[in-house]
Amino acid sequence: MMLRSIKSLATSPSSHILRRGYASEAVPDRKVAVLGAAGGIGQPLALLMKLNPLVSSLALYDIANTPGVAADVSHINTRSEVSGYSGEAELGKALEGADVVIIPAGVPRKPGMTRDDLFNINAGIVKGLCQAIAKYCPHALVNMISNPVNSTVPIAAEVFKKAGTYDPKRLFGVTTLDVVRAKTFYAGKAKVPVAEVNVPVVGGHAGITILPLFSQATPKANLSDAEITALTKRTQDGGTEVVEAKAGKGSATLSMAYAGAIFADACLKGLNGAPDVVECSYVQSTITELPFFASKISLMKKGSLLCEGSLMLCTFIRCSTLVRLGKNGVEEVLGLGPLSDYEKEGLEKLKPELQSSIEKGIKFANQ
Ligand SMILES: NC(=O)C1=CN([C@@H]2O[C@H](COP(=O)(O)OP(=O)(O)OC[C@H]3O[C@@H](n4cnc5c(N)ncnc54)[C@H](O)[C@@H]3O)[C@@H](O)[C@H]2O)C=CC1
Ligand SMILES: O=C([O-])CC(=O)C(=O)O
Repeated sequence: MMLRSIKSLATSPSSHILRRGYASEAVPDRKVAVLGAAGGIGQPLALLMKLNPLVSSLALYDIANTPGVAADVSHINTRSEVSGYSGEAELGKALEGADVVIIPAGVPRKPGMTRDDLFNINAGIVKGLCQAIAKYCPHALVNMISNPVNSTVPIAAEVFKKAGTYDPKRLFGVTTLDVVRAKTFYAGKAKVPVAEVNVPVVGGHAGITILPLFSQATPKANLSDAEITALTKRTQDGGTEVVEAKAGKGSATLSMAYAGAIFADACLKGLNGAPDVVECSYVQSTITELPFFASKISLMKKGSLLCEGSLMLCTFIRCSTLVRLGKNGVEEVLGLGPLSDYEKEGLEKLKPELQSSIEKGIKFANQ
C-alpha cells in the first residue's frame, strides 16, 4: 500500500483541515467508487467525497451523464484524482482497486409510494452492480444506499455468496440518515446543542422498522412520553416528509449525501486503522433473531485528530457512537443496550416487517 505524506497537501488556504488534522500524518491511498454518481444523491455525495482528504482516487460511475459530473468535481483543488465512467462497459474500470463502493443507484420514491414499491426496479439494479463488485473489487467495503435498504442489503449478500466473495464484515446498509434526523429532531425538542447530541437508531430503514432509541439519547433531557412518541414518529417518517415536500421531484438527496459521506468517512477511517470508529449500520447480525439488523457497529475513537480532520464538515459532526469498524470492516456489532418499554414494544412490532423484507430480497437474489 502506497503511503503519501499529507504534509505536501496542506499548503493551500482551502486545506486548513488537512493542516489541523494531518500535519504530521501519512495516510494510505484509498479509492472510493460512487455508483449512481450522476443522480440526486450521487452528485452532492461526489462533491463531499472530493472534499475528504482520506480519498486519493474518486471513481464516478453512472449509466449516463457522468463525464460532466466528473469534469466539474475534478476542478476542486483537493487531494483526490477524479475519473468518470459511463455505461456498463466502463463499470469494471470504475470498480477496479476500489476500497469503498458507495451505491446510491436506482429510482427514488414519489408521494404515496413506500420504499418497498421501489423493489421491482432497484432490486435488479443492485443485483447487477453487486455482481460487478464481486468480480472487480471483491474486498471493497460496500455502502448500500439504494432502497429498499431492508431488502437490497440481503440481495447484495446473496449475490456475494453465490460469487464466493461474501464477507459480512464488508457489507453495510447505510442508515446514517436516520441517525442524522433523530439527532436534529431531538436537539430541537430537548433544546440542547445539536453538535453534542447522540442517538442510536436501530432496526431497519423503512417506516416502523426505524427505531430511534431516545431513552439512550445524550445529552439527557426530560421529555414526556408524548414528546418521545412524536419524535419517534417524525424520525420514522422523515423520508416521507421530504418526499411529500418535493412533491414528485424525488426524495432526500442533500441530507442523504451528507449522511452517506459521514458513513463512508467512517469506513475509510476504519480501513486506515483508526481505533474505535463507531456508527449505526444495517448489517448481518446476531443481536436479534433477524439475520440483518441495524445497530451500533464499531469504527473509531471520538475526538482523535483523524476524526476531526477527515471531512470539511466535521465541525458539525460528532462521530455517533453506535457498529465498530476496523481494517476489515465491521469489528464488532454492539448490543442494543437497555430499552424503554416503549422501545421494547417498537422492537417487537418491527420484526415481522423487517423479516419479510429480508426474505423478499433473498428470494429475489436466488431466482
Ligand atoms: N438509504 C437511505 O437513507 C436513502 C436512500 N435513498 C435511495 O437512494 C436511491 C437514489 O436516489 P436519488 O439519487 O434521489 O435518485 P436519482 O434518480 O436522482 O439518481 C439515481 C441515479 O442512479 C442511476 N442509475 C440507475 N440505474 C443504474 C445502474 N444500473 N448503474 C448505475 N447507476 C444507475 C441513474 O442514472 C441516476 O443517476 C433511491 O433508491 C432512493 O430511494 C434515498 C435517500 C435516503
Ligand atoms: O424516503 C425515501 O424514499 C428516501 C429515504 O430512504 C429517506 O429519505 O430516508
